[in-house]
Amino acid sequence: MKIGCVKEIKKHEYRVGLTPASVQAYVQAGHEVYFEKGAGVGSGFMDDAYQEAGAIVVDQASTVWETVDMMTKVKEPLASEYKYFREGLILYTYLHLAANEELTDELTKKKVTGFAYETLMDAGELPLLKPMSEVAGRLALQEGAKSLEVHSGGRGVLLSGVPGVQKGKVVIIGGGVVGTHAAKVAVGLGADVIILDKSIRRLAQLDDIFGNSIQTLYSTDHEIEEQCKQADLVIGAVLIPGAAAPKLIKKSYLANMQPGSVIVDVAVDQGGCAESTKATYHDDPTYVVDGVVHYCVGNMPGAVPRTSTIALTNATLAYGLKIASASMEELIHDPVMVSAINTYKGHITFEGVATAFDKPYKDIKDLI
Ligand SMILES: NC(=O)C1=CN([C@@H]2O[C@H](COP(=O)(O)OP(=O)(O)OC[C@H]3O[C@@H](n4cnc5c(N)ncnc54)[C@H](O)[C@@H]3O)[C@@H](O)[C@H]2O)C=CC1
Ligand SMILES: CC(=O)C(=O)O
Repeated sequence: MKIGCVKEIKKHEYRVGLTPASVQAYVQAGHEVYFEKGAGVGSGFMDDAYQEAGAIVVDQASTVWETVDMMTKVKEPLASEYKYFREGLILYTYLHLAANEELTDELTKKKVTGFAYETLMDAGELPLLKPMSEVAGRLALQEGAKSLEVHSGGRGVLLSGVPGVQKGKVVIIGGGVVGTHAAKVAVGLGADVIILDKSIRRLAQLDDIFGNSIQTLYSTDHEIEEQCKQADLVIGAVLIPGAAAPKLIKKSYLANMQPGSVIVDVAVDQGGCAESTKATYHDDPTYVVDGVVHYCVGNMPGAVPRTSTIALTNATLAYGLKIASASMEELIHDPVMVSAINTYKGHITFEGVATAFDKPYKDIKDLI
């Protein structure tokens, strides 16, 4: 199969879908890899390393798009890339369709087979979301702490406190991968940390992991509102896989939050878990609503592309090789691979996406 990889064109996105090591693995498995010149530079991987690994390095993204059977990326294609969509093209990337009706329509209209990293479920985990959630969770603390500084519009609180002065209070809504990694850094900094989750099982696991260094709370509207009132930093880290994020932080809560407190809504890629969330970019990541600073960057790991590209491609390679080497009929009989297929033959084949837009859902097994 012809596999492609192009430079990411989302603002300030420096990750890349393939490293030289992953190119080598595809080539060894008998595939041809077409790689856009310079696409790896932002992550510290030069063209000659891709060439040595066996890639065919070409000047234009359009050549890659037009040549390949399967495109491996990091972020969702942008509008200027829709012209390359065609029937049967396999797209293997983050898609976050439940937050993007336009892209969903383009993929179905052009009959693209859309494999979404973020919905691939294996042994009860989301292995292609996990590495970037680990990065984003840790970054959420870093960015939140920065946003709390007074010149960023924050209330001027140092999360660790100093002797004789109260520590900052970090409230994490959603105790999955992002929440856990945010908590690790917050605890390390010495902040007061509260994690809310609606899964009692998960709360018990967090209690086992962190012991007395955090407080776990069951997530209800009432508890979220109360905790937001006292927080210096709120981190939105909830997920219902493949579906639009629930709006847990109501706009009405903001007026009762401390002026200059900060919300880092990591769940922005699924539409965000605050009603006041709108997506931002690394070059201008924050805005203020009712005195509360909002940080809502949809590609946070893009800020640390070297770490992120390696972590992401470590996870995507094995499943990518499977997609490239198996027939669609074989993939459709593999429940792990089916969990990633969001669009196929002009239909939405992931229920959470269909529900988000009140559009018809088709069980992929009916499309064989
Ligand atoms: N902005 C960015 O750059 C990035 C965003 N993300 C996003 O971060 C979000 C979280 O991802 P993960 O931690 O990997 O997901 P996860 O599935 O590991 O954790 C989500 C947690 O949210 C909990 N949850 C669901 N509904 C809840 C509610 N009503 N109240 C409290 N908790 C609730 C679940 O029980 C689960 O523990 C996702 O939307 C993901 O796409 C991930 C990486 C990068
Ligand atoms: C998860 C995701 O969308 C990202 O890493 O950018």
